[in-house]
Amino acid sequence: MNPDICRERENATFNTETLTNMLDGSAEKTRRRREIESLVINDPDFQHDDPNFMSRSERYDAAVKKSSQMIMKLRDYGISDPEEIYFYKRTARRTFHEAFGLHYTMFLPTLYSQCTPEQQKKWLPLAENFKALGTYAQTELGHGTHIRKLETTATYDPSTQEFVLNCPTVSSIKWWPGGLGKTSNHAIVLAQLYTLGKCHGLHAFIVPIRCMKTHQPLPGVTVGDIGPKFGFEEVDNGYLKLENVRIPRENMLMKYAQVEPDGSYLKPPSDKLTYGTMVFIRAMIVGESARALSKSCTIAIRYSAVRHQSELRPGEPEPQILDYQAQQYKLFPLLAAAYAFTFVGQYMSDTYHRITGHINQGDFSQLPELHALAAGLKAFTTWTANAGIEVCRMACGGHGYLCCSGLPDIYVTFTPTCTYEGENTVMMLQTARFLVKCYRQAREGQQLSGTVSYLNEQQRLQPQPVSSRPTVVNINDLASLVEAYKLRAAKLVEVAAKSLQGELQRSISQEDAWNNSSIELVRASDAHCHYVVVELFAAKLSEISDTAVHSVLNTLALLYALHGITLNSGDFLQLSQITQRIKALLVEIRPNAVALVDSFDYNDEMLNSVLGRYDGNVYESMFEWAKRSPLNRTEVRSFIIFNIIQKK
Ligand SMILES: CCCCCCCC/C=C\CCCCCCCC(=O)SCCNC(=O)CCNC(=O)[C@H](O)C(C)(C)COP(=O)(O)OP(=O)(O)OC[C@H]1O[C@@H](n2cnc3c(N)ncnc32)[C@H](O)[C@@H]1OP(=O)(O)O
Ligand SMILES: Cc1cc2nc3c(=O)[nH]c(=O)nc-3n(C[C@H](O)[C@H](O)[C@H](O)COP(=O)(O)OP(=O)(O)OC[C@H]3O[C@@H](n4cnc5c(N)ncnc54)[C@H](O)[C@@H]3O)c2cc1C
Repeated sequence: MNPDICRERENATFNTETLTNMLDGSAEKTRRRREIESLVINDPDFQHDDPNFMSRSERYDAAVKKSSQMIMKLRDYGISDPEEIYFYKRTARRTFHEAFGLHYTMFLPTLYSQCTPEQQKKWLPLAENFKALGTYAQTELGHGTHIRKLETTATYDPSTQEFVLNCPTVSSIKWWPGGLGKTSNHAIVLAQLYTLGKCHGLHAFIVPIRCMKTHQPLPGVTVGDIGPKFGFEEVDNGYLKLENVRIPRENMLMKYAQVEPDGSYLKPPSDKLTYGTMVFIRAMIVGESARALSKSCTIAIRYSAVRHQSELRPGEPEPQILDYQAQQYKLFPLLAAAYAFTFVGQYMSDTYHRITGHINQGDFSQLPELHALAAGLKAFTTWTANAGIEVCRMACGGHGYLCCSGLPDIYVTFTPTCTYEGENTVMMLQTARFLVKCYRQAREGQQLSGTVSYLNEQQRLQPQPVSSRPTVVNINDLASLVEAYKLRAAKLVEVAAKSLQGELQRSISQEDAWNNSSIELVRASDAHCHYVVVELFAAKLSEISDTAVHSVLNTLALLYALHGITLNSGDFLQLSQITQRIKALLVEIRPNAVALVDSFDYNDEMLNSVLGRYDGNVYESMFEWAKRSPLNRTEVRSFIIFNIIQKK
């Protein structure tokens, strides 16, 4: 054992085991988690080669093998509790994703939440036994964010009681779904429902895409892998083109909306229930942010304790790099954020389960708040963690750039969380939509509850606007800092609402007013989420009885809150004039933006990007490029999949 790191542990002021137990929930939960982890760590079947030394195809094959081994072993061990399955899998996966990831995270959860009892009876045994291996096929080449504009259609044919699915254009080809390219034999396809000549918007359908015996694509189905990516190399994110694919009426997920045999349509209680699986994963991603950041901090801080570099005082031995104030300033606020996000992740998971419990009882009243919280906190925590992983990598100097540091893999695996399950800016704007609505309700005298209850105060304090209230902070008192964050959030929600109002007074449309206020709106959401995180961190402290642990977490909570203030000090001053000027400059630059990048004069070969092509033919060239992927040379990539399906 390195003596430096031993000394660090000896000098700690609190018992690490006590804090670990607190993070796990109890000493017993820690024991059980460790027991499950050791099942993987001591299993020779999981001692695979380093994926960094494998080709993409080998990585995919190894991931499929690992996924199928996990299924068998979990069965053998009799592990069925979802949390325990998760502990087992995250230990086996390490930093990477698993080949059947979408089956677990989106296909199964969608079946659980959107099937009727009869549909569950048919599909759950197939899916739970991996006879039906599934994915969630929503995004298309042309649209990921604006899902109302998805182009894939499902047209009901009453004469045969079937839906006919079609991807009528290049831009309507499903693009991105994990496990779609080679692994899945079923997909939950999100498509525009047409019945009796009328479009009823997006609905979910179970579509068989490959033969359950041969794994060959079914008639009318063109399916394949989209090619190498920034990371996620073990996952076969795929494309799917459907041409006159017929599925039985019963394959539409009908828990909420229904199509009768004669084609008549029954509306769901809320048309946003189709989006439920996305809300679930967004809520879960908050905890993933905490894990990616805490892993990165562990690597960077342990390494900083054993790495010696430069001279602090002439003639003395080189210090541990952790002794440099600059190094501490990089890493410790991230460490504080990793703790904060751990607590927020637990809160988000609890809140999701509590509110979906109410939804299952037919009470949809808290759905908007759940959506706003999940969307905002997903964006807030993934942005911070994403940037933080890079800070950790750079804090390790040159060695951080090696794959063996683990940090590049963490980064490339984590960074798409800022994009998938809802692009972060778009998610922040969804939260802003809720906040502005709440602000208006508070102004009308309605009493708000939950995380937005601070907006009630703005009503009580009228006529003095929130923005004119001074921010007086006792920087040593967490409660006072929570108040400062609350006030900042209230201020920025007010600024955003006033910007919208101002734009509307210039008699432009709601939509243009919204677009012209988006900078303020995103800031308002960011401030709201930041307040929620600080508030939850402070609330967690009140539950801790061990004084040494309380003390160290209190220090982290203060650092988190104060560091956040220094990063956003502008919000505590008045910078509105500068913001106005920046906006005017954006408008000025807009007409010249393309010409300005053309002026750099990169030819296509040098740029080497389908997205940055001179001719702008993005979709076609992406499709052409994907077809060249080695994984697409054969329809059935490996017999491993085939065997798994056969064995069930
Ligand atoms: C079992 C174990 C589990 C373990 C878990 C471990 C963790 C896992 C971690 C990692 C592995 C996962 C790997 C995943 C891989 C990635 C998968 C994918 O990426 S799948 C595709 C995702 N695609 C998107 O997210 C599209 C984003 N776009 C949208 O959601 C919509 O288009 C949106 C929200 C941007 C706009 O939707 P509009 O156009 O229908 O809605 P508007 O007109 O803006 O609003 C109408 C009303 O609907 C509400 N609304 C919108 N979305 C809602 C929602 N989801 N729920 C409730 N209300 C919603 C709004 O708040 C608004 O409400 P008002 O009118 O103001 O009252
Ligand atoms: C690794 C990975 C795995 C994925 N897995 C799946 C999967 O399993 N199933 C699936 O269906 N999809 C999947 N996706 C797709 C993913 O969900 C989408 O990429 C994501 O929803 C973002 O949509 P987009 O790509 O259309 O981005 P775009 O919306 O085109 O975003 C581009 C830019 O436009 C901006 N923008 C867009 N709309 C607005 C707006 N209204 N206001 C302001 N700015 C805006 C964004 O902020 C962003 O800066 C995956 C993606 C990745 C990267």
